[in-house]
Amino acid sequence: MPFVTIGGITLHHRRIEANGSARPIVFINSLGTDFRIWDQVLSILDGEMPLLVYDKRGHGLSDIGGIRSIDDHVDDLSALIDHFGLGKVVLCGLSVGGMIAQGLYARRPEIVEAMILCDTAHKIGTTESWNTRISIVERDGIEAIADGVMKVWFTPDFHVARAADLAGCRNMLTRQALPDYVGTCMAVRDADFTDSARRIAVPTLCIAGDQDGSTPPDLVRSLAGLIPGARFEIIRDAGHIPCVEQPEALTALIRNFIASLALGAETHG
Ligand SMILES: O=C(O)CC1=CCC(=O)O1
Repeated sequence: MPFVTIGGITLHHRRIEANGSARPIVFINSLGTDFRIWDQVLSILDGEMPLLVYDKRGHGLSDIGGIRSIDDHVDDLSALIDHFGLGKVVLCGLSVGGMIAQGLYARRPEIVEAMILCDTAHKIGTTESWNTRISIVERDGIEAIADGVMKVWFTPDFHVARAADLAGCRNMLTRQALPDYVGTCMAVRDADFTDSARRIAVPTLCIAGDQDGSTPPDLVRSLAGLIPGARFEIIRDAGHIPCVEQPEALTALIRNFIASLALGAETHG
């Protein structure tokens, strides 16, 4: 079964093996999603490099409880990477997943080969905006914000052309566990990676959907501006979750970035 219990916390995951020496890519979800958002990306990359996806705590089929900070999520991710003996990895984090990636890098830079920071930032939202969201979901449940969140996650075209996928993703959001949904909102509210972003010293690719209503392109561009040497790319016709809305375009960027790492290693010895 695709479950591991580490330090008393059971995490749901999926691993895809590959031949060769490519570094594993570890994918980290956004708030309110489980790892199925990466399904199409995984099926395109299947066999090219080792891949690991997991449900962060309080999401999907992983255990619920105890999340209050990005560090709590970093603890789980760090333990999972060690559990599987992955050594050095490429982190690919979406939204809060990108903050978890930045947090892991700040704590354990030696296990991070490179980072793909997708629709994320050094700081997302304001204390006020997160406190408002927390009050609403604590009072009325996640359902109360679901339509608004869908407008941020996906473009108007997606709402029309992919109504079934929209409905499924909405179900995914509303079925996450309230305590850790709230805990992860608190984690994002309290996180500020502005200083640590300036100290990132691994190749980093920052990506934004052109219609992302949560971490718009200018915000992601400003994250890229903080990270020495970081590249910045925009995906057209995408909201906050390009791995669902534009998986081919996202995967092409990931693949090119990974190829450039191999080239860099050859060039620089
Ligand atoms: O769900 C949202 O509103 C968008 C988002 C912010 C942080 C995250 O992970 O997703």
